[in-house]
Amino acid sequence: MPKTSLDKSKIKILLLEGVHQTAVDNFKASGYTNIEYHPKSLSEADLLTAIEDAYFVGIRSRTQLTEEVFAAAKKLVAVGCFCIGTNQVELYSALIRGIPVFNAPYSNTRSVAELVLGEMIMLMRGIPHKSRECHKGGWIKSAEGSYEVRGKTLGIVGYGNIGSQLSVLAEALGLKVIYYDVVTKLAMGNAHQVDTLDELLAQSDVVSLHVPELNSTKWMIAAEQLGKMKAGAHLINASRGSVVVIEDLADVLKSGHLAGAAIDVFPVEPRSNDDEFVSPLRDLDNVILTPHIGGSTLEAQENIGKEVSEKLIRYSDNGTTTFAVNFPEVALPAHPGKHRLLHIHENIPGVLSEVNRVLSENGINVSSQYLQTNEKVGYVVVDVDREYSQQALEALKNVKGTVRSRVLF
Ligand SMILES: NC(=O)C1=CN([C@@H]2O[C@H](COP(=O)(O)OP(=O)(O)OC[C@H]3O[C@@H](n4cnc5c(N)ncnc54)[C@H](O)[C@@H]3O)[C@@H](O)[C@H]2O)C=CC1
Ligand SMILES: O=C(O)CCC(=O)C(=O)O
Repeated sequence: MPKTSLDKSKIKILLLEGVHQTAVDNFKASGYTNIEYHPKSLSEADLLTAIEDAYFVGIRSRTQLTEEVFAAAKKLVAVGCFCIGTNQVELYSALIRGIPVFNAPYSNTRSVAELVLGEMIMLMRGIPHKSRECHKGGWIKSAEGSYEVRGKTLGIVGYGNIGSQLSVLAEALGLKVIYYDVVTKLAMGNAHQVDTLDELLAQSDVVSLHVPELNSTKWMIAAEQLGKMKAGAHLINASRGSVVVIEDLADVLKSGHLAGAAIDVFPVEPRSNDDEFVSPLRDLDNVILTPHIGGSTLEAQENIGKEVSEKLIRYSDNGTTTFAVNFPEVALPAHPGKHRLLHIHENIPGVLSEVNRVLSENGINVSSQYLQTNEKVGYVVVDVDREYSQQALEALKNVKGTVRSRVLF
């Protein structure tokens, strides 16, 4: 089992929001036994305390890792987002402290696509309203306002991993698919990319949103865009709550311009299952409301647990940063018979030559070296003979621009 500079049993792993047991099992199997597990998110104050002595933290979408949290997390080595979105993490605050952030970009995509597909059918048949009436003892046996999805147009905004899977599934049901994306994307099947969001809004019977939370996607669907949708169309949002102005959506649903909506994500979401969900969409009959569970299937959570814990363990044991979302990516081989120095530094001119000068002046023989940089940070990895590693580590810590460094035995 690979050794880190610190005894693995002392490396605290903080896991929040009930990440799947597969993550716990993986850490334990790799020798990381100091695991603090919380089935829910923590309050801000509790988070600040719990993260103080944590080396790794695993979160889902609720926990906000802000500048203040990073400032308190003096020992933090890496972050694992057990989900796709990383908008809940101040990625820059992590980067400048030399903390890579990992996520699971694929594992729950199918779950989201399946949910959206089901919702689309439910909305086109007016099921939310009919079901509610049945629960109250009513009986609306009527075809009025009910349609097959076959032959209708689905407009997908954001044709990435989720949007493109949804496209394939929807075509199998006989829908015509169009999509809008800021990047030119290869169409799946017979789908067709349109040039503007307005074009998509004007043509679609159902619009489904699958963009990440970015400055450019914030409130991108407001009264103006909703007004451009076809009368009687439906809106589905399982992306992020910041993409849709929820009050504007409530207005167009009340006015009858849109026939229905299915919303999984909200501008403000309850911190825990015990808190009240407040939304202007509550009590609207033609709306399916779900508590941010697009990716919450047992299959997805199990896979995410494995995927993200493996990325964290690999970084801890071997230094590999492949697929980090904010950090220079370095894929490293095993280092049998050598000790490995990891040096994270500000990306300023001359650091690499200074690293090599220091190693050379200390008589340290380098057997291999790897480097990647991004606009802010450089990550250099040096494999050296065992007897020199502590001496080399001390020397490297003094190099100007050093953010942090560690050694793997
Ligand atoms: N409801 C839930 O439980 C879940 C929600 N999500 C959300 O779904 C989002 C999308 O996931 P993926 O498809 O995996 O992401 P992705 O990164 O594969 O795809 C996003 C697509 O959006 C496009 N895009 C970016 N800005 C755009 C803009 N202004 N207009 C149009 N297109 C734009 C990108 O070019 C890309 O093709 C995630 O970022 C996450 O926030 C993801 C998983 C579960
Ligand atoms: O399951 C979660 O906690 C969040 C899912 C999500 O929104 C994501 O993967 O980005």
